[in-house]
Amino acid sequence: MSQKLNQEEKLQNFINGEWLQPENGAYADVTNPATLETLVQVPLSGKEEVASAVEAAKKAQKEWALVPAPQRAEVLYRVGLIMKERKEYLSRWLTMENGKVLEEARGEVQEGIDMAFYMAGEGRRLFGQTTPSELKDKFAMSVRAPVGVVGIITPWNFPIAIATWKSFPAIVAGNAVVWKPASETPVMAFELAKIFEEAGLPKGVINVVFGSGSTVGEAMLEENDIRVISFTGSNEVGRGIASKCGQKLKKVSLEMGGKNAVIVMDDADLSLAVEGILWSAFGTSGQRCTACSRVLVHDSLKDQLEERLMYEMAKLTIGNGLDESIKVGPIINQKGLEKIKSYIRVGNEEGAKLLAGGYVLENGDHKKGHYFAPTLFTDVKADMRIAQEEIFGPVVSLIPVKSLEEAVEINNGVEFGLSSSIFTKDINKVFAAQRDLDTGIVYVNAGTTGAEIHLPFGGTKGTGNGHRDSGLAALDVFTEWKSVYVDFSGKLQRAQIDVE
Ligand SMILES: NC(=O)C1=CN([C@@H]2O[C@H](COP(=O)(O)OP(=O)(O)OC[C@H]3O[C@@H](n4cnc5c(N)ncnc54)[C@H](OP(=O)(O)O)[C@@H]3O)[C@@H](O)[C@H]2O)C=CC1
Ligand SMILES: O=C(O)CCCC(=O)O
Repeated sequence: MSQKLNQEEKLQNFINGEWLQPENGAYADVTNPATLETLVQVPLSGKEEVASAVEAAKKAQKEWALVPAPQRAEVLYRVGLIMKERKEYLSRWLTMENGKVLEEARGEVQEGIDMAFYMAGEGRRLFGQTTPSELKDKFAMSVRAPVGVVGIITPWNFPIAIATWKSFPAIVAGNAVVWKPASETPVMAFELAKIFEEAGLPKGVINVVFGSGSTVGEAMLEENDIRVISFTGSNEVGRGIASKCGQKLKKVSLEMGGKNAVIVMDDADLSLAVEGILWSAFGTSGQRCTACSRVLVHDSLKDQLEERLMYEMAKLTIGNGLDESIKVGPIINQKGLEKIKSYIRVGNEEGAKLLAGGYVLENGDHKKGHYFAPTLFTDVKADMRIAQEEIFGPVVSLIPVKSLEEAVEINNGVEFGLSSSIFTKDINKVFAAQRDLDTGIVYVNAGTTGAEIHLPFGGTKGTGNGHRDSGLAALDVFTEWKSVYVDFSGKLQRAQIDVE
């Protein structure tokens, strides 16, 4: 496969199977966070493009829903094959537009490939239920029906994986999609739209409209024909979307923030725990909603764990993720960097002890990108802001605990409930923890990140609103249950009349 990256000067919207410039002719630069170079330009579309995309989707969906599900699935299967063939190309572009290191970018693209094959399999199932009727000569069943046109709004931190978690189940279930990708990372959306086109998805089944959240995103919420909005992003934006969708009685699926904890019990394999913490705290420079942001360590291991973490953190190489030797890439933009810096000030003011990092890397090779040193606070109290609020950067806080019960209480004592983890060799503690940790995802002897596509992804409390991406649960977002009764008695039977 050619390693040559075909940089496009200007990306185009993909509406009704056509590649279109924005009507207003407006574009914004897309910047590589590792170098601050301009990569491409992205359209700043307006409401008109959203209206055209919805119109196209509405028309296409009627036909698409009539295509037998196994045939819809075949298109997704071809999408998976093309993604696989293009994995290296996509991964390099992902690193360039998002900053995550190549190894992680490859993992993210692989997740999209896995999702394509997984959901292609669902096209041969999409099971409903049959249920014995109360009445004689009557058949009762429920089937999954597509909802129609769905809107998906995705974030910059997983620009291809999260898009596949949402669009693939929507498409296999017979919906048509209007997708607004994050403005920071449009290249993955552009490339995925090209792949859909090459895989033979009929025109209008997926439509990609580039533009700002406040224009394109808001316009999608206003469109009556979009019946579902599936959103991943910040808590603030998600809450606004929920209330607008509530007004219009649109179904909305929200995946938002996290304040995830790794619990290290006194019997833990410490080397494994250190590895798990490093990966989940500093992978993607901590810009994962599942990132490990708190470590709840048993008193007896606290000193050792601090020492081991500092030793390993000092070895982390920071820089442009296209270089295979780099382990930690840049922060997405200046705003992200400022947010992280503000939390370092907060931590210091709150009296936490800064053991490592805590600064922006401004010298030498790093001077052009947005880089922040992996940071470790210790002696953190559970109620400090650095232990309560999402930082979205490479900052981790150590909180000493005396027991599993205390660790569970601290884990659960935050606004969010996405992911948690426990390192222990005690099977009783494993089962107690998985029951008591109030998060949508629980890891045992692994860090807090690394979700796979065959299980539901999402969280409790402030992380979301009860819906899930990925796994079979994703189909619940994009389908309605339709109950069908077939009466073959030849007479009018009424269930609500006492018929013995
Ligand atoms: N729980 C989960 O599954 C995950 C949660 N996240 C969370 O996402 C956040 C980081 O992502 P980030 O992209 O900054 O989040 P944002 O909420 O700012 O943006 C997410 C998406 O929403 C769009 N958007 C912004 N404003 C509006 C609006 N008013 N109406 C409709 N759409 C809008 C954005 O567009 P634009 O880019 O144009 O602003 C982007 O496409 C973190 O807080 C993180 O925790 C991230 C990944 C996974
Ligand atoms: O954290 C995220 O933003 C999505 C990735 C999920 C994972 O790594 O488990």
